[in-house]
Amino acid sequence: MMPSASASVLQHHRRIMRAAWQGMRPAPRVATSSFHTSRPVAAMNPSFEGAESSSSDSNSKGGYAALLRYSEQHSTPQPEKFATLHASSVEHYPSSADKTISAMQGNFLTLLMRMTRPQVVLELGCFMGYSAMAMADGMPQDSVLYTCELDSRAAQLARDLFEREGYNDQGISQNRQLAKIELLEGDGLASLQTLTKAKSNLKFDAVFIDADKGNYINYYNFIMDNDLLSDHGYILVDNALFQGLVVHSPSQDDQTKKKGSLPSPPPSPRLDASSSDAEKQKTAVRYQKYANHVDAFNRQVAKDPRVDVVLLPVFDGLSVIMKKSEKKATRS
Ligand SMILES: C[S@@+](CC[C@H](N)C(=O)[O-])C[C@H]1O[C@@H](n2cnc3c(N)ncnc32)[C@H](O)[C@@H]1O
Repeated sequence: MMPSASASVLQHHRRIMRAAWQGMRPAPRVATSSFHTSRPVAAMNPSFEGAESSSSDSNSKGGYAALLRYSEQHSTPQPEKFATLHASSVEHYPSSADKTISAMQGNFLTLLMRMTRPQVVLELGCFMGYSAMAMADGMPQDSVLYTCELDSRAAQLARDLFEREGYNDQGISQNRQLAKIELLEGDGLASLQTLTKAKSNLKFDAVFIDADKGNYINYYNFIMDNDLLSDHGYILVDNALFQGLVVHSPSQDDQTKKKGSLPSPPPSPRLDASSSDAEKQKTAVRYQKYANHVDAFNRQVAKDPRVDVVLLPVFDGLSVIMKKSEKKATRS
């Protein structure tokens, strides 16, 4: 018997929990509801402890799946175009569609843009355009979002999407109501250098960093060292907890680090059942390496006297960074 849509959502969330617990991304799921959760979310949040071991997610006290379902039921659903885009990511990138932010995070970004009304936004890591479209939908109509993507196939698919949905250049002449999205194909840092050279005095009101983890620090340094944030500008950094693996990074104090507890060979969707233990171990090591980059980044930002940062344990970890206010800066 085919599972119902909600049973399949629950199964998927259970897989997410297991995957997050073991430090891996879950297998992608074709969107069957308005909410997909394509990333391990805050499994490391103490409120959710015990959810993994529960035999009945919906009844477990503090069960993560039950809380997530409750949150979904009490949030505004995203427009259908997002579920369609997610399904298209699964079709084009069957083993890595989970790169996109979750529907819940998309909804949050849209609201955040509505609250802060940024005129100029920068995104590093566009993939097929999910988070870009989510942000653009909350931005004022005369605003612009620059989004960078290295993978030319993903960039083309995103460009097609932006054109189809009216976020491209042409939209501007037609009494446009949407923010404009400009896709910069190529390496994010190089694109950023070119863009800022071409447009002097460019300042970003919001930046979303969601590209290669090894370059997080370079994106951040480039923005801060060149004073590219506007007065009220902020930087959002995705995957700041990198599936919980940041706590296993070498920088962590031995007291808090569970010694030798590199996540056990992960049930990666990118490895089939016949994958050898050596392959699984290789993947675990690779993921830990990404997490170590993120950890190094988090440590640098936390020490940077120029900024205030809050690392929120939501989604896969979301850091919110702002320049210190003048008042605070002179006090400290
Ligand atoms: C996690 S995905 C982004 C997901 C997207 N923000 C979303 O939610 O829909 C990261 C993307 O960064 C891209 N990427 C990796 N290295 C990059 C680089 N050096 N410059 C620009 N993009 C890069 C990858 O190709 C991938 O599509």
